[in-house]
Amino acid sequence: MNQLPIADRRETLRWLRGELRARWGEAAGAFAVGLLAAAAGVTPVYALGVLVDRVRAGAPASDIVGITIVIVVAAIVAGVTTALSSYLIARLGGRILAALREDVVARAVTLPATRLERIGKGELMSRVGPDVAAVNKAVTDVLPTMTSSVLLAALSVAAMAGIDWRLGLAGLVTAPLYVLALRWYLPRSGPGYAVERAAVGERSQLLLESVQGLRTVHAYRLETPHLRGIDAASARARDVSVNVFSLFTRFVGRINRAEFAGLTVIVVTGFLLVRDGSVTVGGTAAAAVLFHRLFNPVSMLLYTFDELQAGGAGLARLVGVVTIPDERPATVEGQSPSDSSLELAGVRFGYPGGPEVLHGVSLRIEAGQRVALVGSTGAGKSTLAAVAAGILQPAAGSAGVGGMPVAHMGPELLRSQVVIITQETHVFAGELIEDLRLARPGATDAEIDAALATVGAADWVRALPEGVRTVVGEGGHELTAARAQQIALARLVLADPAVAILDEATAEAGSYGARDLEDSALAATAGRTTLVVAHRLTQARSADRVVVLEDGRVAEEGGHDELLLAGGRYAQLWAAWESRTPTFP
Ligand SMILES: Nc1ncnc2c1ncn2[C@@H]1O[C@H](COP(=O)(O)OP(=O)(O)OP(=O)(O)O)[C@@H](O)[C@H]1O
Repeated sequence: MNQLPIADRRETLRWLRGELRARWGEAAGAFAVGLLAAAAGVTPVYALGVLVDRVRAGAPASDIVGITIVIVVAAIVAGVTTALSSYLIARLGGRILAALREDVVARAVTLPATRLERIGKGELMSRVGPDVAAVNKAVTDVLPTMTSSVLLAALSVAAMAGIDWRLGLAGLVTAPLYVLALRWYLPRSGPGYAVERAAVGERSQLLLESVQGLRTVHAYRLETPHLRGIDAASARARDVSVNVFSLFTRFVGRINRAEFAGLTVIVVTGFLLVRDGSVTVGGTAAAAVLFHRLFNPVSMLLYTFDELQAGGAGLARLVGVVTIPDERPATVEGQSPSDSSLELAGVRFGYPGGPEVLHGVSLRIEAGQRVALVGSTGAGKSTLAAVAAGILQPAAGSAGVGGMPVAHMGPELLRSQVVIITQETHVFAGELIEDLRLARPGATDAEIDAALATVGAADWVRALPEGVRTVVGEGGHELTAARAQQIALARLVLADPAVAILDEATAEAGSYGARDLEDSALAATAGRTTLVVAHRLTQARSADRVVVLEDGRVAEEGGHDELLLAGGRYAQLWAAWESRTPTFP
């Protein structure tokens, strides 16, 4: 499956119900205020009907003043509560969406590495980008209007039925006409908008290409064909836009017809009811005004329906991610690593759809030992490191710490046992100290300072504008690759795992920086069982043991000197390395 899943309607609704239940107080509050707003909105019209009857009956002026006061107060209450209910609904929706977005990211980063890779960054980014934007628009713009329109419509029809049940029924006559109009419009508008977007996109693309390739256009005298192309694309975009707009006006026409039919039915029903004496003139007038007042909110509701649909589709895509079952193992009860030795036994692994990369690799590192993994490019070193760290699950064989397979460790235990540092050390945007605390959330300032000192970063960190409080990463103080590596090593010290795996942790920097980093890496891993993927063979020389991996198999194993003497693959790699780097070490 190369895509993240999309939840179906039932799943999405179930999720939404769960969220609303979890925030039921807030949801009930927003609903109650909305209901009050709708009631306050209906009251003036109802009062107007009473006013008509009183005036017709020649009531004294004092009567009229009383009703006028009711109308004014109700209008003010309606204004205030409508604004408040919109705010409350948008806030509730915004909070749910924010939590959902966090859940999506949290769930996505815990997906198995191979699956994430297959899915691709673009797919994930589209979920947290455009999908969230679509839901956000629906939540902040559409949902408050929609809720107040629906409540107002419901209460208006109830009020009409309260005047006389036949008037209520007459008010409902339009409902199927609205539904028909929507069912006509929606299947046409979606594809229509898509074609419009594509045509506009094509026009922009052509314009951009012509501007970017201006020199080429001039050089080959391509002005006329290019202008013709832009003309044609513009004409297409214009025609499509006109089509889409005329579709919309036809939709509006259908809505107007529904309104006309509804109002006619109400007035005729009212006339008949007044004639037979069951309803007063004021009652009929109130029913007609109540209905007429719904034109605007109901039209808004219908016009924004496709945005609501887009929001719903976005929501289904987000819920699809959070409801992916968490397949990470839970810690097997009663098991715990007996020591900090690392053992890989008969590990076989191939990336999905590709050939086998590791063909049964076995390797044991005693507690506290340091082993360097060397080999040519593509031998499988990084893959083996990722298997050892529990990031990749082997097809056969196992990786374990202190006799306990990493596959039996839950995320918490695994994090306390094995930490891997790869070349892609990301510095998260924010204060440096927060970046470090990712490794140990409760770390004190003193512990942070000690970790920085261990990796030799204390001096340059102190010299930053705000020390450890300096904002680093994107938009902040940019750290060099070597410094980012040192921060990663300081995080390793804070995480304090039994086993450290360094994959090319020092390969980034130039020779002299690399030597400093090697010292940092040695200090950070002192006392830990360590597996180093050594691209710089000086790292191999300082290790207790060297393992040479070739084509996914262990080719040689032993101490640096011993392997040099043996004159095998390692001796070749070492000779090549020395001839390449005459100035270092
Ligand atoms: N994410 C991936 N998806 C598919 N194939 C991969 C992936 N990563 C590595 N490979 C393939 O697996 C094989 C082993 O790669 P690996 O990166 O483990 O080797 P390496 O010894 O670490 O190489 P290098 O020294 O260049 O980092 C290579 O053939 C590589 O093309």
